Amino acid sequence: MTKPLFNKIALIGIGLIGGSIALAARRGGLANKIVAATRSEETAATANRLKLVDHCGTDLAAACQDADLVIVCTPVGACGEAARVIAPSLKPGCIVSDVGSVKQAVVDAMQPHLPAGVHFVPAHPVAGTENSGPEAGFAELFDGRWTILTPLPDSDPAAVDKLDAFWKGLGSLTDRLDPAGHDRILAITSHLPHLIAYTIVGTADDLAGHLNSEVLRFAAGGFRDFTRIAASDPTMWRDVFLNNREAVLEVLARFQEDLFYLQRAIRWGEGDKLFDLFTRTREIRRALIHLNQA
Ligand SMILES: NC(=O)C1=CN([C@@H]2O[C@H](COP(=O)(O)OP(=O)(O)OC[C@H]3O[C@@H](n4cnc5c(N)ncnc54)[C@H](O)[C@@H]3O)[C@@H](O)[C@H]2O)C=CC1
Ligand SMILES: O=C(O)C(=O)Cc1ccc(O)cc1
Repeated sequence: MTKPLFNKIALIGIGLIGGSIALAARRGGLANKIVAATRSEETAATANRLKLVDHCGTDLAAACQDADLVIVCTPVGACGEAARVIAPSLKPGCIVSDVGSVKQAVVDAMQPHLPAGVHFVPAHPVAGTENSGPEAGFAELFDGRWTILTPLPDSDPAAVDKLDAFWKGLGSLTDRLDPAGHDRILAITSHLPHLIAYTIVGTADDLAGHLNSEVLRFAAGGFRDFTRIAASDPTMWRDVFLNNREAVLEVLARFQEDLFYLQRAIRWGEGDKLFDLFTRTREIRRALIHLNQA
């Protein structure tokens, strides 16, 4: 038996991501002890009933005592306050990380609270589902999916490598980006698609009122796929948009221009413009699948 990477891991917040980390860490034998703490008694009781961790309570600071790795798994908007509350009980040398879908705002919110001697290494597993809460977690979530580490210029290289090894142990592929670069990329590949899904489903629902629900009754493939994304957690996604404002507004402006281009092509019957774009996007999808199979 190889020695686990960490003696004690503490997860702050135990929903889809925290629960999946707990289950995957146990599967990989990555820790001797895994505890969690969360805001509500109800969530803690569910996590305990499901035996996601050795113990889940509601005292965030107590959970972090003697922990070698602490991962904040709350919505992005709660990360700063969580860091403030746990700071006094962090052991010197401990690694503190998070899983937020936005990085720069989380760094700005957490870092000022963390004591010297603690190694802060933010990260983002680019894997998830539309489900949330402790019942949604599963051990295979990260298998073969990317986790992006966004170390800071002064992050301790050994701590970064150790967190990298941890995510590989959870089943992930890993890479590194700077936090602002991460936020620009995710704005287009993840945040904008969610915004579009929320919009389309809202618009269709408004129209359904006028059309006696025929719109939703005959919901075809494309629309159904959007409803899955649009079922994602409202608190989490509110926080994503409020905390990646600039990057999202920038890609949204660009997207609106491109939408107007298509609107114009449809109005004027410019089929070649539509055909050329659709041919290009089909190639992108095929290349992506090829890349993922390689
Ligand atoms: N859902 C997804 O597909 C993905 C989510 N993420 C990121 O992971 C983080 C967690 O997301 P999920 O696990 O999906 O959310 P979730 O809603 O399933 O779980 C969040 C957990 O945080 C707890 N919590 C909320 N506010 C808190 C507070 N103030 N103090 C302590 N605990 C608090 C909740 O009780 C719950 O246990 C978010 O930052 C999100 O951006 C990252 C990758 C994928
Ligand atoms: O469910 C889906 O399709 C997702 O896109 C999941 C997801 C949501 C947020 C992230 O930061 C990463 C992945």
